[in-house]
Amino acid sequence: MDHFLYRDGALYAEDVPISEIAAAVGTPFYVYSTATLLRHFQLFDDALEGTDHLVCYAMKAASNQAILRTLAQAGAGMDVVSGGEYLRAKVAGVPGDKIVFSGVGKTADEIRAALTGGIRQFNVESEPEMEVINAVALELGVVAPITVRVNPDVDAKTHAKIATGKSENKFGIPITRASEVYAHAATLPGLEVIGIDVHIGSQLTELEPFELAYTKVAELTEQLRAEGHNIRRLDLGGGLGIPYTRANDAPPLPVEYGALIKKTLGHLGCEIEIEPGRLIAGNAGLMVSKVIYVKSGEGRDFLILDGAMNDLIRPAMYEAYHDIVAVQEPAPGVEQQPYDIVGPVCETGDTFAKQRNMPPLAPGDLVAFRSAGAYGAVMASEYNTRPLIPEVLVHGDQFAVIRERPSFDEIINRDTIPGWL
Ligand SMILES: Cc1ncc(COP(=O)(O)O)c(C=O)c1O
Ligand SMILES: N[C@@H](CCCC[NH3+])C(=O)O
Repeated sequence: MDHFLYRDGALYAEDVPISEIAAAVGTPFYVYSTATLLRHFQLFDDALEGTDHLVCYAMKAASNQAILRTLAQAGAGMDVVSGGEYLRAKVAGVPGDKIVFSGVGKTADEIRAALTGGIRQFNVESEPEMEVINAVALELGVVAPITVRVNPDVDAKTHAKIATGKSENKFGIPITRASEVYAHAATLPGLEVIGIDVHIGSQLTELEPFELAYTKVAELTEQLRAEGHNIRRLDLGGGLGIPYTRANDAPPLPVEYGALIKKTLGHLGCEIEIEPGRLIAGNAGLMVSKVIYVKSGEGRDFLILDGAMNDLIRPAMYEAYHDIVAVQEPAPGVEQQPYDIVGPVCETGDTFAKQRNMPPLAPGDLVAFRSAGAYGAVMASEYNTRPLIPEVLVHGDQFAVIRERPSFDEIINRDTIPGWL
């Protein structure tokens, strides 16, 4: 459930008409609902009720300061994957002891910044990384809490570009080598090994791959404990999928996912962390765009929008499907017609949808891309010198611009011209 509904023939974000935001900030833009963000965070928190747990929002999904602050104030921890994300989390008011640091390429500088500013744990992805964390911790005179991310060799049954838990993927250490790697970690005085981490991929629409992975983690926990390691925390990653189309079978709900976690791991008495990103932010955001032209092509009509692949890259990058709806609700019984929906960027890949049935639309009409809150604004670029589009946060009947559209001056003047020119 989200908070983008039609009311009196027009699409609203909570209690604010989308057309009012468009008039204030211009198009295209992203708009997020505070109520949906909080509801989705709460679903996960409730799903793990009765366990010692922390929901660490994977902020790579949508990392605007206002979104982070909204979730942090509700008690969320954060999963970060770069020094930049770590700083963002801190600035948004997340205490270091609620920040977990994932990623295969943490640099010594990033590790130093996190150890200095405070960190809940590093999710270590390789032995060379383990050595660097140890060295930096010793240099600073501290002990770094770590888990080791294991790769359980499980098929997440998702898009190949976002599956992470197969042995051929770059993530984690093979679970078959865990015993050896934990023994190595235990010899490093700058590290305190506190648990195990696993994350098998994103947009999972079935529970089975989670069950396979978590069952392996349960077995590993017992094995490592028998080998003398004090395993007391399990970070189970993110990855629970969202319904991108209302017509599809709905993916499992957080409550079902929580029940699976309790079933597979509850007996171990470990502290549980999860790192959901998409399910918290995805359906909490829309990208709103305006029709510039309707162009008749060879046997098809193109709807040319002012939003493009640089603003929302998922369709071009993963052939991802997003529902696209007219902001003005179509009159009942109005006949739909197929359009190819495209942006102005000079690439054929700048196509959001082909032969998508829509109500008849005309230049100036607004359309909204649903499920655009996660991996939308954060993956945008300025390709074709198109300024990053604004982000707006709605809260009840209020809305605020949480990122301004930069001016062309700002963008162009970031470049500098060498003295020889
Ligand atoms: C380590 C890690 N944790 C959490 C996530 C969040 O995943 P999702 O947005 O699918 O919940 C990702 C992205 O796949 C990830 O790589
Ligand atoms: N960017 C991807 C998800 C990546 C998940 C990264 N851990 C998407 O839009 O589906």
